[in-house]
This record gives sequence, C-alpha cells and structure tokens, in this order.
Amino acid sequence: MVKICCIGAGYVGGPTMAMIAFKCPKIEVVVVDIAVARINAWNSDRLPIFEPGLDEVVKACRGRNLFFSADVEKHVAEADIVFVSVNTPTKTRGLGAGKAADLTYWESAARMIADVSKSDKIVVEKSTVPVKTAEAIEKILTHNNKGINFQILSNPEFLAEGTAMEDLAKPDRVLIGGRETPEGRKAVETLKAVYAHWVPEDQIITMNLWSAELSKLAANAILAQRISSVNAMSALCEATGADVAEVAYAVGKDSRIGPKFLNASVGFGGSCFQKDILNLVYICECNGLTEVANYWKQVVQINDYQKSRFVKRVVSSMFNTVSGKKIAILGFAFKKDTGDTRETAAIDVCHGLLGDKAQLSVYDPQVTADQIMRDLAMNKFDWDHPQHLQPMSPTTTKQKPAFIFDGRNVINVEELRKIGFIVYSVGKPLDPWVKDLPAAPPS
Ligand SMILES: NC(=O)C1=CN([C@@H]2O[C@H](COP(=O)(O)OP(=O)(O)OC[C@H]3O[C@@H](n4cnc5c(N)ncnc54)[C@H](O)[C@@H]3O)[C@@H](O)[C@H]2O)C=CC1
Ligand SMILES: O=C(O)[C@H]1O[C@H](OP(=O)(O)OP(=O)(O)OC[C@H]2O[C@@H](n3ccc(=O)[nH]c3=O)[C@H](O)[C@@H]2O)[C@H](O)[C@@H](O)[C@@H]1O
Repeated sequence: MVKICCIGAGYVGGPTMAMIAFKCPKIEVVVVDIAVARINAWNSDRLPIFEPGLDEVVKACRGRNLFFSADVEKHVAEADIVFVSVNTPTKTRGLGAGKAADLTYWESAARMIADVSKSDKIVVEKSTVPVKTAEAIEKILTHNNKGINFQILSNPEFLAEGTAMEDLAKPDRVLIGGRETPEGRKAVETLKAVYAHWVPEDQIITMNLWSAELSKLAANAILAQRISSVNAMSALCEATGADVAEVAYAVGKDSRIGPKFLNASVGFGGSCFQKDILNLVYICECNGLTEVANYWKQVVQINDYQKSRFVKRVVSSMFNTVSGKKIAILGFAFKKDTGDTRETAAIDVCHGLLGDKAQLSVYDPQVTADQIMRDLAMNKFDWDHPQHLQPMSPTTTKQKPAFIFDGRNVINVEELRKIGFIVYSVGKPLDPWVKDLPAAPPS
C-alpha cells in the first residue's frame, strides 16, 4: 500500500488529501500539522475550514484511509510520498520584505524530512513557491547524505476556495513537474498514477520542474490581471454611463476571451493573488526585469485603487463624512462560501470607514465575531477626539437618507431604489445622488 503524508492541514492540505483518500481507497493518507488545535478540529465534527462538500468526503474516509495527526515526524518517516502544503506568505521583514515569499515554513519542513527519513521518498511541492525553489529544497534534503534518494516534484494546486471539492473532483488539469532524469521520470509516473484514479490521463500534464513552478504563479497573475482589467473598466463605466456587467458580457462572448473571471468587484482578496503577484514581481526584479516587474505590480495597484475608490464613494455620498454613521457590512470573507478572511477586501474597506469614524456592524455567516475583531484590531481609537463630544447632525441620528454600496453587484438595484435607498453598484450607471460627486475626492 502506497503511503502518503501531507505536511500542512490547511485550506489546501486538508481538502486535497481528503479527495485523494476518497478517490483512492487503497492509499493511506495522513495529514500532519504542528498546529495541534487544527488537527483536533480535523478529527472532530466541526472541521477547521468551511468548504461545501468537504464534511461528507472527510466523514466517508476518516479512520478508514484518511488520518489527521500532530505526530509529524512519525508519519513523514513512514511515507513513500510526502506532500508539503505549508504556508508561504509574503515576507514581512529582511531582504525582499513586502514582496518575496517567506519560505521559513517550507525550509523547516524540508529539514525535518531530511532528519527523520530512513527510506527513499518523493517530496511534492504543493505549496505555491518561487520558481527554482525545488533546487534549494534538493540541497536541504541531500545535505546530510544518508544514502536516501529524494525526488522533488512540483505539483501546484489550482483549487479555489468555496469550490475546492468540485475543483479537486474535476480539475481542469493536474500539473506535475519533475527532473528530466530516469529517477525523476519514475517519480512523476508514481504521482501521476495517484491522480489517474479519477483524473483523465490527458488532463495530467507533465513538464520540467521550473515550468511547473512558474505556471502556478503565472496562472494566478493572469487570473488577477483579468479582475484588475475589468475593475479598471468599472471606473470608466461609472464616468461614462456604461454598465460594466454589459461590457464584460460583450467582451466575454469573444471565445478567445471567455466569460469567466470578468466580474467587477470591490477588489480581489484571498491569501494568494496579491502574495503570488508580489512574489512574481520580486522574482522579475531579481532577474533584472524591471519593466516586467512593473507590469505585474500594476495589477496589485489597480486592486488597491479599486478598494479605496469604493471607500471614497461611500464617504463622499454620505456628505463627505461617515463619522458616527451606522453602516452595516454584509459579508466579510474574501468571497462567498468560505470563512477565510485573509486579505479580504472587507478589511481595507472597514479600515477606510473606521478611519472616518463610522460605526460598523459586520455580519458574515461563515466568520465569527472574534475573527472579525481580530482582523480589524489594528485600528487605533482616536483618543484625542472622543466621539461623545462631537456634535451629531440631524442626518446622523435619523440615518436618512439610507444608502447601499454593492461591491459585488449582487443586489436588486431597482427594488431597493423603489423603497427609498440610494444605491451605488460598482461600474453601473450612477444614482443621480452620487453622479455629481467627485469619483475620487482627494484623500
Ligand atoms: N488557500 C488556497 O486556496 C490555495 C493555497 N495555495 C498555496 O498552498 C499553500 C498552503 O496554503 P493554505 O492551505 O491556504 O495555508 P494554511 O495556512 O491554511 O495551511 C498551512 C498549514 O501548514 C502548517 N505548517 C506550517 N509549517 C509547518 C511545519 N513545519 N510542519 C507542519 N505543519 C506546518 C500550518 O500550521 C498550517 O496549518 C500556500 O503556499 C498557498 O499559496 C495554492 C492553491 C490554493
Ligand atoms: O492559488 C490560490 O490560492 C488560488 O487562488 C484563486 O482562488 P481563490 O483565491 O480561492 O478564489 P477566486 O475565486 O480566484 O477569487 C479570488 C478573489 O477574486 C475575486 N473575484 C473573482 C472573480 C471575478 O470575476 N471577480 C472577482 O472580484 C473574488 O471575489 C475573490 O475575492 C485561484 O482562482 C485558484 O485557481 C488558485 O488555486
């Protein structure tokens, strides 16, 4: 029986391994993590992450051929294939801070694999990593040469949160990169055989290691670029009376472009798009490709612009101040069907509004109040200007007129206008109220 161990029981490790166990009953899969609370949650009735369809798959396999354990070293030592699915966040300090990927977690996982291994292993990069990481990992693994053969494969993950189980069950493609040596090719075939249990062979693409590593960064950069492109258009739509949904529909009908990922929004969020593009920017800079780096940087800059544009719309619509005004924020996670708040646009929007002293009530069915408070904790209360000393205008106490600002274009504008709301929707023809206000007043 092939034994798989996955280091990292997060949004990728958990669902991915659950799907492998589900589709391959003869393979034993153990997901390990240093976060004991997370492992306990995976072993409980309340899984640590919310994903539609995940509960059912975990329940079908847990205790059969799917296990969650905090005994990291034991299960790594016993495995034939070790997936590494640890976090690779943006570095916050040192060389490349604010851009480069922080590979601390990856490196410590690799050192541990090297230390505890007593048999040959295939080590699979599941985390999103800078191109050429496999070379560094190889060096770590073979540093204390104990006569053990390690083959490194790149097998980036393309699932999106909220649809992870669907994406895993029917992936557009599975990508495997390996060394172009007989041992490398053999390792690629071994991993391919795992996915071939449910993925058609022509959808399992194999290539060299560096192409596979870079393909992941490229895919995320191009997806995010589509959103920034349509969001840039949304600003022009508002200025001209065009409707971004109509424009996106017309553009997406071109079969060369396609309809997906053209929804204008308050900006993309999530743990990966921004981090992966910044990482790409850093890699370009390190390779002396300044123009290429600047090109991709612009995708993130437009995303930041879209978030601040949204906040400015809210503030300027409500008489240029939201101080003391009650604002309900519906939805806090970075997209629907997830409780993940990492890099959610809602944090920036809330910070922008809190900066102008708005009173926020935030609700999201998948996010706890504690989590929201933690995410917003960076705000400082303005002690010099206590709110109770500030005069309340009649409009702030009565809360009229009432406004709705739709950063997702999901509400029925006409119905809400009928019952008296002033409505702003990203990229849509402007409400007469908003129309005469500057799109982006000076901050
Ligand atoms: N979240 C997503 O939708 C996707 C994420 N990715 C990539 O997958 C990787 C993981 O992402 P997530 O699952 O979202 O992160 P996560 O933060 O949810 O999970 C990572 C887990 O690794 C554990 N960990 C860290 N160092 C460890 C060590 N040395 N030993 C054992 N456990 C360790 C952490 O405790 C954590 O539970 C990242 O590189 C990300 O870019 C790729 C595709 C989709
Ligand atoms: O590497 C990763 O982590 C993953 O990143 C994204 O997945 P994810 O971030 O989970 O979710 P998306 O559906 O891509 O949405 C990202 C953000 O873009 C926003 N978005 C998406 C689509 C769109 O048309 N408009 C738009 O604003 C979403 O609301 C969300 O805030 C990619 O879609 C996955 O393929 C990739 O594996």
